[in-house]
Amino acid sequence: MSRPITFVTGNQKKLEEVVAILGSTFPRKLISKKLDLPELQGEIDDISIEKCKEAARCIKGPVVVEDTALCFNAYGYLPGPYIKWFLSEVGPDGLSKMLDGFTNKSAVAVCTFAYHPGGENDNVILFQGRTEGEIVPPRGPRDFGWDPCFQPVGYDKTYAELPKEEKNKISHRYRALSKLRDYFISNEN
Ligand SMILES: O=P(O)(O)OP(=O)(O)OP(=O)(O)OC[C@H]1O[C@@H](n2cnc3c(O)ncnc32)[C@H](O)[C@@H]1O
Ligand SMILES: [Mg+2]
Repeated sequence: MSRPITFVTGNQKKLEEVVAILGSTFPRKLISKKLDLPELQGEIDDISIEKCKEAARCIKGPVVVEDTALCFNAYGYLPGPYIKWFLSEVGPDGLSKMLDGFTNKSAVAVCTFAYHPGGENDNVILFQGRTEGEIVPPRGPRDFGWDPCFQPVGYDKTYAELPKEEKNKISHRYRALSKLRDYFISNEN
């Protein structure tokens, strides 16, 4: 029997979505550990790889971490992986105001899961999901990050206004998790 995989995150809302999306369809036992890992600056993939190696060092076993970026096309893909700090300083209202004066309000939400099997010589494997959308003045509940100001393409509701089950069928996180699940179904059973 393979060892359980620890999902290391400091974000309860992420964890709730991961549990809701994977349900009982994930072939390995997944447990979670609340830990706010340090995050390197740089490209999305490198941030996820380093965050995952750090998690594997802390847990001393198989781990999964996730990093979420919100990229504004008018800003050459920034704030990207730095969205957490922008959000905590200016909130969803400020994020939408950042695009006042720009006609291009398009953005992409990028979710990157990183898996480390836990062995000393193991490499990190990445699984990425993207959802295109538009940054709008905030609408809907404010209980998860930038959800109120992200409206996915083809919808007239923001992530925050959509029922959870709807968001979880089209989200950046859902798309990344589908790849992660497929990997485990075909490689580890
Ligand atoms: O411990 P970790 O897993 O790193 O959790 P975190 O909260 O630090 O998360 P990130 O480093 O990935 O930073 C992403 C930021 O975007 C927010 N966020 C992540 N996923 C989101 C989603 O689906 N909808 C809205 N906001 C989201 C999250 O609250 C952070 O402020
Ligand atoms: Mg983080």
